[in-house]
Amino acid sequence: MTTHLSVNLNKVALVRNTRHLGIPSVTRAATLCLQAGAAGITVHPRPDARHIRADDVRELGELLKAWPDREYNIEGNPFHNLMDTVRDLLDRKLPVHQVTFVPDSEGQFTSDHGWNFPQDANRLRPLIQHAKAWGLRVSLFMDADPAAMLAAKEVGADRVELYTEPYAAAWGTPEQGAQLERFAAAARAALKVGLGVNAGHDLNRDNLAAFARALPGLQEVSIGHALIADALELGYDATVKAYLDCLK
Ligand SMILES: CC(=O)[C@@H](O)[C@H](O)COP(=O)(O)O
Ligand SMILES: NCC(=O)COP(=O)(O)O
Repeated sequence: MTTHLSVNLNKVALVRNTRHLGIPSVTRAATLCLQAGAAGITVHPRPDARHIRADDVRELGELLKAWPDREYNIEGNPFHNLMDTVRDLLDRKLPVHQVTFVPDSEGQFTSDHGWNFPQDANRLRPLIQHAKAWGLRVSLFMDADPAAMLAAKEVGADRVELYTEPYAAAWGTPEQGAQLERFAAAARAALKVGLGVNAGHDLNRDNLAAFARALPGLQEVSIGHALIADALELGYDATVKAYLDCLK
């Protein structure tokens, strides 16, 4: 099966926000990534708007109207700004396909853990139902713990996004094989209970191919930081194509 590549554009916005000139353009970056074959665009607008801003979310929604075969994935904490952000897009009849709920605190440096069950179950359930009633696929950002997958399914999620930083950090160390097996076991557990499997965080051109080969049923990877860093050196077209080659 093909694993879809969704390009996270947070870091393009981060550079853009250091001047008032509108460059580099987030929508231009999205266009180049889609033209190069990316299956979708991901953004993770944070409450402090340090990178992706409300205008970016809307402008990318406008852009994706012209790409009906590609997906828009919006990540964030549903107890902060995520639900309002998504509601605004839907009110404007702009496309959103997937929301990924991430348990970050406000102002968090970057995402570094998944949801906790059973602690988070009761407060998550109504928000998951809400997003599904809007017609959206709901993915939960989760640590690679096979035992937690059933709880993610029972709370109503469609997919999990496995938090891959521990795998990325182990890349090239003696722990690499054990981490890969841990993620494969989590993916198997997710598939067994009927969840789809996404993954992301610190995936890059070195660690992606082995990950995609080892994980059964991996539907989507969302990649931002390393891909945008590569694009600074190689350009968007060559970079997106290099990541797609890792997924072949
Ligand atoms: C959930 C996840 O892993 C990504 O969305 C990542 O957190 C990107 O966020 P930053 O670009 O703000 O680090
Ligand atoms: N969900 C992960 C994501 O969108 C990008 O994470 P990263 O590649 O910026 O670490």
